[in-house]
Amino acid sequence: MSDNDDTTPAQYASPPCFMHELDPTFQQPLSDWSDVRRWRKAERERLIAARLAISADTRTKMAKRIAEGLDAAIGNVAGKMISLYWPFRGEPDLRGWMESVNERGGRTALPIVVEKGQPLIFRAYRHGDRLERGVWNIPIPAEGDPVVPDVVISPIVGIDPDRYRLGYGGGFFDRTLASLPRKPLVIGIGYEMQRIPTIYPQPHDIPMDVVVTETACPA
Ligand SMILES: Nc1nc2c(c(=O)[nH]1)N(C=O)[C@@H](CNc1ccc(C(=O)N[C@@H](CCC(=O)O)C(=O)O)cc1)CN2
Ligand SMILES: Nc1ncnc2c1ncn2[C@@H]1O[C@H](COP(=O)(O)OP(=O)(O)OP(=O)(O)O)[C@@H](O)[C@H]1O
Repeated sequence: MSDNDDTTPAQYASPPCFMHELDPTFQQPLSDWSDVRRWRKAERERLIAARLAISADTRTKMAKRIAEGLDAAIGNVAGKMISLYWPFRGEPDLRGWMESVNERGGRTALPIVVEKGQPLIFRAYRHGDRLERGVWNIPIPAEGDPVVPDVVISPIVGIDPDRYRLGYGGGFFDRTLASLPRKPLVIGIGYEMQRIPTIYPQPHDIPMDVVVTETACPA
């Protein structure tokens, strides 16, 4: 049987798909937003479950290191309006540090979901102020005019080497950062285990300026 006998299938040295011969780091990029969205949903679930599997004691120790990293990244907090968050789903609990900012002459705020698909607003909050339940039952300051933060501290679900953040999927921080009247210093907060090779950044994703985890040097 000859190679040019067109009644039989052609013989190849390799199968027609060479993908398996390529370096495993060269993967087909997820180019379709619906694929990226599906991938992000699964990755969020994996990362949140992994975070919740860390003991509360270990999380507390890591939050202390993160608070030190925040001081290093921000410097003097006096006169600054710093937005934080009310921790849930295993996020680092920085409420002690939040109070220390107020004791050092800074001010703090919490984010409020006004409506799905809209930017967050921020209201000043410190320990003792009245809270009420907001969307998803997250506590929010009960009163006060919106404030504009100088520093936005954003809890991450995942983070990639270009400091693109994976959040809970509402797009709230991206919309908020895109809409603020002046650009704040944006700090992503999380644990080292939340670092991932890529989040497949999309045009709407806005990278963090700094990432602070429990390791010593902010990067
Ligand atoms: N502690 C904390 N507070 C925060 C945030 C945060 O990341 N951490 N946010 C930062 O943005 C805002 C709340 N963002 C959230 C976004 C989505 C879901 C959520 O549960 N989403 C649904 C599915 C989302 C959808 O597809 O519509 C879910 O997971 O079941 C919760 C909070 C404001 N407050
Ligand atoms: N500036 C924006 N304008 C309009 N839509 C936006 C904007 N930013 C994000 N979105 C939309 O929000 C949705 C969720 O985005 P994404 O997956 O990036 O959320 P996330 O960053 O994980 O969530 P979150 O910030 O709430 O924690 C997407 O459909 C995205 O198109």
